[in-house]
Amino acid sequence: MKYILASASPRRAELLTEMGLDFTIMPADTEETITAEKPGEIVTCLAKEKALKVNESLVLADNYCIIGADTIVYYEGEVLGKPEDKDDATSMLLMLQNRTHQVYTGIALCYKKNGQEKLLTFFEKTDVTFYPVDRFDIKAYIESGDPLDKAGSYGIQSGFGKHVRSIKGEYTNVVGLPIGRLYNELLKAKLL
Ligand SMILES: Cc1cn([C@H]2C[C@H](O)[C@@H](COP(=O)(O)OP(=O)(O)OP(=O)(O)O)O2)c(=O)[nH]c1=O
Repeated sequence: MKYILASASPRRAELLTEMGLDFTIMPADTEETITAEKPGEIVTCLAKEKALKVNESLVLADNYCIIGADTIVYYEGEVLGKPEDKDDATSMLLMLQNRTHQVYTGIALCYKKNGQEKLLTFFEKTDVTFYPVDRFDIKAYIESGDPLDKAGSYGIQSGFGKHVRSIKGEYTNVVGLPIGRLYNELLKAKLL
């Protein structure tokens, strides 16, 4: 089986390597327009779009599995993607500090095995609670530039982890790829 990661995220590539998979990277160029309402549906739809986009351009005939993923932060009905600018990042972090929010990552596996093409989607949710974080700490973190390419404007693995009071669910789900769930779904679908 040939595995293809339909993502430009270096974190996802690292996590997939950690999972022990040999794979090729083919980032998907999609608009990421939200059409669904529920957070789980939003991330699975966006992950599906990414996997299908790469599938369109693929020349492989059989025995391949494309992995698409999408991550959002969700707080009280509001979907937080990547920030537009520093001000946007500031308001997101001020809103998230001292509270509990959810991180959703959707995965889409678009695969072809024994001549049969299939699509499998699922998502994972992780609750993250932050300690109170003051404006100065938030400003300093934003000035580091780290939040700009991350959903919810923070990296739990890269600078904002020190503000985490508790987490319920898979840690790697917050970083962008829930490798425990992914590994077990691949096993179940006999794709390993
Ligand atoms: C909350 C959180 C998000 N993130 C990242 C994971 C994702 O890379 C990013 C959310 O954006 P995504 O649109 O899910 O992914 P991406 O644009 O980085 O990559 P691609 O679309 O090509 O697959 O935020 C962290 O790295 N750490 C965190 O703690």
